[in-house]
Amino acid sequence: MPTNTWNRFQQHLCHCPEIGLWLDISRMNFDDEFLNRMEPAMQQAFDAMLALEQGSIANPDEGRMVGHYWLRTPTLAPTPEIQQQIESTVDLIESFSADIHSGKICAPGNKTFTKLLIIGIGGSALGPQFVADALGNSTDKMTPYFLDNTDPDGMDRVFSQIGNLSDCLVIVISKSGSTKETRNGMLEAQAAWQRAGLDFSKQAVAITGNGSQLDKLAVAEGWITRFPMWDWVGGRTSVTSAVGLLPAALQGINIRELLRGAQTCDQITRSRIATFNPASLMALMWHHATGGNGDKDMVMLPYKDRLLLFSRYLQQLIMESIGKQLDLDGNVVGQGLTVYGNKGSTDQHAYVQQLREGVHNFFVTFIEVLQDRQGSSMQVEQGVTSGDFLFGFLYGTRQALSEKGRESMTITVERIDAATIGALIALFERTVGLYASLVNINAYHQPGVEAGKKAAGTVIELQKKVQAFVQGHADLPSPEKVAEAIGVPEQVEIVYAILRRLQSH
Ligand SMILES: O=P(O)(O)OC[C@H]1O[C@H](O)[C@H](O)[C@@H](O)[C@@H]1O
Repeated sequence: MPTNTWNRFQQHLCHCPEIGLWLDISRMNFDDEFLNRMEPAMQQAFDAMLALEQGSIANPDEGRMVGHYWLRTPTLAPTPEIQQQIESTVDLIESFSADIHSGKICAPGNKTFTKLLIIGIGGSALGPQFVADALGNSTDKMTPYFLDNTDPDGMDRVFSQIGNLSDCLVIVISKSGSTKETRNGMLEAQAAWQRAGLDFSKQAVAITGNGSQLDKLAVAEGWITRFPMWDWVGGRTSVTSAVGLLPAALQGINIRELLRGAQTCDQITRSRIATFNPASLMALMWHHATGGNGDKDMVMLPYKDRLLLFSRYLQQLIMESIGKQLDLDGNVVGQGLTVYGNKGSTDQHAYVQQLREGVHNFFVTFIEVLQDRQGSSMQVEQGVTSGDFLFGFLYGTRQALSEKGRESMTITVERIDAATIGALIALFERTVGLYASLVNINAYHQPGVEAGKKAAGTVIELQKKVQAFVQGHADLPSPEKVAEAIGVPEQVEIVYAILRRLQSH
């Protein structure tokens, strides 16, 4: 670590007053020439980003444009139709939310909807969950609940938390409209509504691609309405589309402010001067810290409870985007950037011991929020508040880590509000895009996810065969015999697992 940290801090502090954000990279130990060395690659990354924003096929494998930046600046969209679709959808979200809040669109028995059940997974849940938790308050217009898994007990728990379903609006979110976990959550919800003597379709809304299975179902069953999910918006970058905006608007969050924060951050991060652009600086730091091949993990440490879910959201945004076997030229590269973390100071009492003294395989991104709370604080010690301690723990940990040669960046924001959350989302989206260019990969497809889905389908098919076979047998044959009998001797291990599960029911 250079001894003159103040000079280095001043030299490398990037301040963006338009979004109330500072990025300090001084405690990343890159050498004086690093930024110059990377400049040609960075300029190429800016070129690729410009082409993407102009509507190039930036996701070549899937032959798709990548349009999440248009969602915040519709005038950038490559066609007037797309611009119009984006603008009219935001208008529709606002008018629909107003009608729900005023009771114009109401629940059975003229009840006003006060609860919101969001059913989705991956990019169709993580963004809405993050925004809901970061910006939610006890005064919200509607209380959000989420089904984001096919875990039966998990769903029962959510249904019991919701209690009376009659004033609960349901939003089923799936870009493809065919994701099994989401389908199962919807079927379980429909069954719960039926048990309660309620008509699910009168309380349900879909956000999905035009003509998807979910879209067709919503039309056939006469759901309240549908909102679009476009082919050119990826799931993990969909939080500023209807996917994130509809739940947020219904909850009572100011979505125009969220979009404004994202848009302003987009403007700033379009700068081709890397040192003025926090997204390019972060991408460069990811490259420096990991050798451009994921050698180190990124630990996210926001010192703010409201940002607890940010690392979960970023796990998908970053790891599904960067974690790729092949680069754009088809070379096997095995790229990735592992992300984990929860919040400080809580994590200091969990794994920070290892960060300081154990295996040195990470760098940290701290997030500091200047505003402690709405209103004033009591003193927990003479002249000192709880927020002062939160600040002290952040800077203390940062110092303790850098004394041991552990690198960190610090993002400081003025406060947590809708515009700041929009800006943070946009900042990391842009960083991912620029970094993907630096390491020459397609950030916008996810070929690896399909393998797990296909394998799960095979297991379900096998279970059906095992069930059919054992029904005809009073005494349960051995797994080997069952596997043999149904013609899959090589699958005996999974047959054993299926039998064990069936016996436990
Ligand atoms: O929105 P859906 O089509 O239901 O997809 C939900 C999720 O499914 C898969 O896991 C993809 O890898 C994710 O990127 C996506 O967000």
